[in-house]
Amino acid sequence: MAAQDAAVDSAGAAGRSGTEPGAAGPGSGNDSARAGEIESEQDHLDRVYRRLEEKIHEAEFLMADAARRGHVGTPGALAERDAQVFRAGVHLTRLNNEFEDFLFGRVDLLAGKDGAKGPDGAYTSVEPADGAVAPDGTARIAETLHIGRIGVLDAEYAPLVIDWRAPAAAPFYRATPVDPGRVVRRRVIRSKGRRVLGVEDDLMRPELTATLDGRPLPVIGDGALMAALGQARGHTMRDIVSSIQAEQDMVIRAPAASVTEVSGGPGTGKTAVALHRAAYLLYQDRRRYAGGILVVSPTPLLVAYTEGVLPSLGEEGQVAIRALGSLAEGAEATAYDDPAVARVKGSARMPRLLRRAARGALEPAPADRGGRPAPGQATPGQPTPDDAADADEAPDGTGPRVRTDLLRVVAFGRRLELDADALHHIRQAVLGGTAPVNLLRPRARRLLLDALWAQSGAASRAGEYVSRGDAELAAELRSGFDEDVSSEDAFAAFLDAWWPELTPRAVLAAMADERRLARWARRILTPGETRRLARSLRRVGPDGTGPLSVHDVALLDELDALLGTPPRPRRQHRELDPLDALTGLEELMPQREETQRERAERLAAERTEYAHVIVDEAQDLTPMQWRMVGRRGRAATWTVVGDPAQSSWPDQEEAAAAREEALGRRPRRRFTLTVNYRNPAEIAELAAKVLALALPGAEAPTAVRSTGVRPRFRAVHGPSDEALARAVREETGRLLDSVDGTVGVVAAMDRREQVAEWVAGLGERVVALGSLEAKGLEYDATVLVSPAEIADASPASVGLRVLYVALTRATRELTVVSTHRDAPDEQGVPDLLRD
Ligand SMILES: Nc1ncnc2c1ncn2[C@@H]1O[C@H](COP(=O)(O)OP(=O)(O)OP(=O)(O)O)[C@@H](O)[C@H]1O
Repeated sequence: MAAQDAAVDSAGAAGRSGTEPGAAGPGSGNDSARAGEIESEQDHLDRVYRRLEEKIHEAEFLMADAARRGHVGTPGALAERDAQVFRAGVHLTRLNNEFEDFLFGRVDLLAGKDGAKGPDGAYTSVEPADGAVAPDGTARIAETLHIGRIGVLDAEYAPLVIDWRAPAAAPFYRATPVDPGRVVRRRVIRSKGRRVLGVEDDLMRPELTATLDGRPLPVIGDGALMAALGQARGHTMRDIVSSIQAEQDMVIRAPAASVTEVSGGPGTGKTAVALHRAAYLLYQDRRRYAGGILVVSPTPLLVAYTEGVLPSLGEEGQVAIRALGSLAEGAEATAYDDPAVARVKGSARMPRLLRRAARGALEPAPADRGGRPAPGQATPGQPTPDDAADADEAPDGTGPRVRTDLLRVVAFGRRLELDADALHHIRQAVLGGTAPVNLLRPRARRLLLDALWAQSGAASRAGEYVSRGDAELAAELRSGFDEDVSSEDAFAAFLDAWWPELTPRAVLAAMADERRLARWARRILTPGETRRLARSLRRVGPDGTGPLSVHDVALLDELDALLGTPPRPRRQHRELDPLDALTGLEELMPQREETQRERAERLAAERTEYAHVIVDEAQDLTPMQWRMVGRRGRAATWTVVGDPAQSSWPDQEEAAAAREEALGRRPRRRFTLTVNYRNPAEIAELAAKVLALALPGAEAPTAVRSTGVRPRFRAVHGPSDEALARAVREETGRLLDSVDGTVGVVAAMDRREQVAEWVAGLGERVVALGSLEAKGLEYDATVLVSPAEIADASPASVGLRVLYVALTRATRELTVVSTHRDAPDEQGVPDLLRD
């Protein structure tokens, strides 16, 4: 695939050989050349700032002018005022937001083949014009473009800065020494505020002697990618907008239609690419993506880690980043079930079971048969004093209870009854279809009335009216009967108890009753699975308000779909400004009590379906989670990124089938990322040993750099945790001294609290976490606590994949602390990590 070839060639700044001093001018060692280049970029940045200031003044003038017009009272003037304020407001916010550090790139180009101007006023052709390079290998730079977070035009509409997402910016990302197109030199500019701090160049055509304005083209630094990768890591991810590589750019700019699938090993930039793609799509077609972009992330830790990337690219509000445990309304789950329970809860067998449970939970729990509704069901209404015989006190004295095995009402002066048998048949008849259970309540009510009507004697009278040709009178008689029955409190109370409005949490709570669950799970789960599931669901408590696990959330969401929500009157969010109503601009205007950003975020939070769905770490979604995510993108286009080698779901086939179902028949476009930008070769090499065990034959990505620092091993002998604690703390301290950024201490899930205590007090740069939480994160250095323990915590093949994830988190240094379980050799290298 072309995308892959190009990327491998660009990775590792393959063109660096040409950047040696003398290749095309002064090299990285030349301080005065560097200072001269910084100065020339400073001149450009100054021009850009002057232009931005002019634009801000324009925007402020527009705002003030619009406010003045507000005093003119005609509706037309008011509408115009609103439109102006809106436009100026958007403009000002954008400018202010992106005022800092937004110019980051530059390309120096040969003359282009067709010489046509592109949408940004730049030459778009990627092929050099014939004759752009003289036979003696000399060439003249014909055009220089600056790239930034937003586009800025000068007063004559010539581009001072090109938006990184614009087609004209593509050569900045796509050029490689193997396929340079027109690009001779690519430069990354580092600036803070208004000051240019540095430049890093990559020479794409080292074979040329290129000149700019008659002088040799200088090449400064050791390459932008290496400079970016060498930086210390903080607690949040940085954008990679200034150093996106060619193979990544192909994914970011892939057409939005259908499904874009991206696979690649650890550290290949899948998460970074997915987030930049969201920004790119919004830039390309803001109207289309006004429907919102959802980014699904495996853990809240990864959400927190990546949350800043889109705002740094100038995009927020339109994009919702959600952890799997927070995808269903109101849920904020962070707890993990043990692997055996998680396997049941995530399984593709659950929808059948849940369907039975959603219907079965209508019946009261066995202990309450004939009595109060099951826990979590809607509170019954109050029966009339006449029905006192049918409404005794509930055993716990919480109020009168309503029988659900007998319906007794008085209508047209006659006592009518439906017994348990009749009620059972009615319920079965109502439940016959596939409609959501809560939406069937009106039908249940209708069938109850039909059955009572049939008993009432009035039915035969109505029949006579019909045969006499007076259908209207018959209909009146029937509606009179219905009103008579419905107005009885006893009937309403019965309906509430017999067909309560169920909540997903109430059904989960009902499933915690092992006997009921066993009935619903017959021929779906084994008795052992049923027992484990019921026991785990007890945590949600009888009223369903207890803590949820991450896997419970997909069950809740499925139940929500099975139960449905009856329509309710809409609540108003805020008082509408009468002017808003008049102009219809209330959807666009920044509100007084709610900023535009807050509003966009609120809308994103309320949204249940999205225009584009991005799934990060897709290899980890269980079948139930795929169903949950699928419901949010039924009409969406998708970007799905993942790495099968990092999957923590045991049944890959089952998950693949669920994924296919969620993505439907949409056409696919597949990409593979092949270069590891995170781990140095020394760490990647160690991780590759585990990959070979976890997924024999799988190819590890190529590490882009090497640090010369080999992983360190330390073995702790003896079973006591004390020595282990001491070793982990000491090694963490050592790494803190060695790196400037963060240190992650990764252990098996059930050790994470303990490990957090061991490293407590070492400072904010240290994070202790469980192996499953390490997904997608990275640290300058990591301490890995007992590889064998991490691997053994999950079923065989999954355990090795989880270990592979844990091993690939460090950008600089890795220390492995092993115990006797790891069977370390004399050098302390654990069995699992030996050749
Ligand atoms: N083109 C690039 N320029 C600079 N840094 C990059 C580039 N591509 C990736 N990186 C950095 O490499 C690291 C790994 O990226 P990212 O987390 O997106 O990889 P990933 O494929 O999602 O990894 P994993 O599968 O382990 O979650 C990040 O620090 C990211 O910023």
